Amino acid sequence: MKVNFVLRFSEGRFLSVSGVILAMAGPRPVVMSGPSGAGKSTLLKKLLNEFDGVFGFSVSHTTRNPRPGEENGKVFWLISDNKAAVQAVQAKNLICILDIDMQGVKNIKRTDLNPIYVSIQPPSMEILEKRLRDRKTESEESLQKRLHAAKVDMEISKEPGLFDVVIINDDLNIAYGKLKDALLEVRLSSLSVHHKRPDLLN
Ligand SMILES: Nc1ncnc2c1ncn2[C@@H]1O[C@H](COP(=O)(O)OP(=O)(O)OP(=O)(O)O)[C@@H](O)[C@H]1O
Repeated sequence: MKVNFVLRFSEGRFLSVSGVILAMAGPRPVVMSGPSGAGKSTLLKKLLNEFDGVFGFSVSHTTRNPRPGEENGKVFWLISDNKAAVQAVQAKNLICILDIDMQGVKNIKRTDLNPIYVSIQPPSMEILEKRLRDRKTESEESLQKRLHAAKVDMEISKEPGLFDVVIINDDLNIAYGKLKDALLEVRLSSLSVHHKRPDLLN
């Protein structure tokens, strides 16, 4: 599987990366993965809504076909700026969120990108199936394929150490709260690592 994404540095430079992933200074990127229908897009949309104007964000779906209104391989960014702490250190803090499948996770594990790995999981196969059916984006055939892939994905996800954070997306708001906690931790750790200003971390 091909991994395509664009790194945007705080000074506004862009670097397009395909296949080979380079080490990056700044906040650790966040990898979000989980079976189709687990709720990755829903959670990311909430993030964008809540942080409109503060966070831009984004995703790269590398294996599925684009749904209407989406571009294939589109990469969004979680861009955090305008926050007091960040302004205070006169830096834009930028977190890249990569929404990728299990194969992508395995590929990234072989690089030195050093992201935080977040797994979004459905509460059960039954609920996953219901959500995918209700979404009405799949034919019966692609639905069956996704459910099969989801089973495999959910098994692999149990591998110890594969993910740093596992979020069960049962109640959406609770899952969203957990995602924000994980992202906040990334921001705080990058501030402390890069700026050594513990007074800004409260
Ligand atoms: N916590 C939740 N409770 C109920 N329904 C949910 C919840 N989270 C997501 N959904 C619904 O489940 C469906 C699948 O969610 P979503 O499209 O976000 O999954 P996804 O992981 O992005 O899937 P894909 O990888 O196929 O893009 C959507 O219709 C969404 O509205």
